Amino acid sequence: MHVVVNAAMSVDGKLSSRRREQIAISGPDDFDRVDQLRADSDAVMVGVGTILADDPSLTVDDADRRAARADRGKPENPARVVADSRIRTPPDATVLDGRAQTYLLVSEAAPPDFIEEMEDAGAYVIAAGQDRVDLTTTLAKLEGDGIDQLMVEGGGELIFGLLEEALVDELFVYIGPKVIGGRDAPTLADGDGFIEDFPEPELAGVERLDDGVVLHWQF
Ligand SMILES: NC(=O)C1=CN([C@@H]2O[C@H](COP(=O)(O)OP(=O)(O)OC[C@H]3O[C@@H](n4cnc5c(N)ncnc54)[C@H](OP(=O)(O)O)[C@@H]3O)[C@@H](O)[C@H]2O)C=CC1
Ligand SMILES: Nc1nc(O)c(N)c(N[C@@H]2O[C@H](COP(=O)(O)O)[C@@H](O)[C@H]2O)n1
Repeated sequence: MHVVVNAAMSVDGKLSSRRREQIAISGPDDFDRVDQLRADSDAVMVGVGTILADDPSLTVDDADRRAARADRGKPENPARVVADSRIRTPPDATVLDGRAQTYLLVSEAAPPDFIEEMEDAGAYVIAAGQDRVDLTTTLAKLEGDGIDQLMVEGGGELIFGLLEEALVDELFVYIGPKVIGGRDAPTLADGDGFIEDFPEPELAGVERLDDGVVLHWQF
């Protein structure tokens, strides 16, 4: 499996404010680049924190891109994947609207009646990990289900979890013209943070876009 992380951060490295509400950091050209990345992926993944904060659709906006996927024999939209150890995803979340296959990655601690509720809502549930989703095992199971190209859109907790398990191949970061600030505002990589063996990706590209810049890193 090839894992590509994409996120938009402020000048000071924040994904959102301390209120954890969705903030448009990208401009129109960057959102269009992200739409193409989604269209090129078999699945788009977020953590449950992003589901609760943003209620995203994670689908492809551009009709021509959806049609091109269909021409290639793929579903119009990539699958959606949510890392959600104990199932905090609400049953009426947009990712369960049936516009794409949705996988819920859960831990063994997920309540069975919640699993049933999610399956009734159309989700495909994969469980691994005692208290928290075991990302290495669940991503391997996704690969077994035909997900070769996985795009991850955040947030910072999930991105750190993937970096910690050395599961990230590429990272695109759009840095947009906003200063958000705040010690409790989410950053690109949160979690516990590294204290040694820091990942050291190589810079593979720099592109000026809208009023910001896209950095492309390879691990
Ligand atoms: N600017 C941008 O590009 C983006 C911004 N955002 C913003 O980020 C914020 C949300 O980010 P954040 O709160 O970090 O949420 P995340 O989307 O990263 O979700 C984090 C949650 O995922 C669950 N999870 C399950 N397994 C793991 C694992 N192995 N490692 C890490 N997490 C795991 C955890 O909940 P549990 O323990 O219950 O499973 C964890 O709390 C919002 O404000 C949103 O608007 C989000 C995406 C992109
Ligand atoms: N690329 C990008 N730029 C920003 O400025 C953002 N705030 C985000 N957020 C991500 O996009 C998701 C919204 O998806 P839908 O449009 O609802 O499909 C959101 O959940 C974040 O992952 N991304």
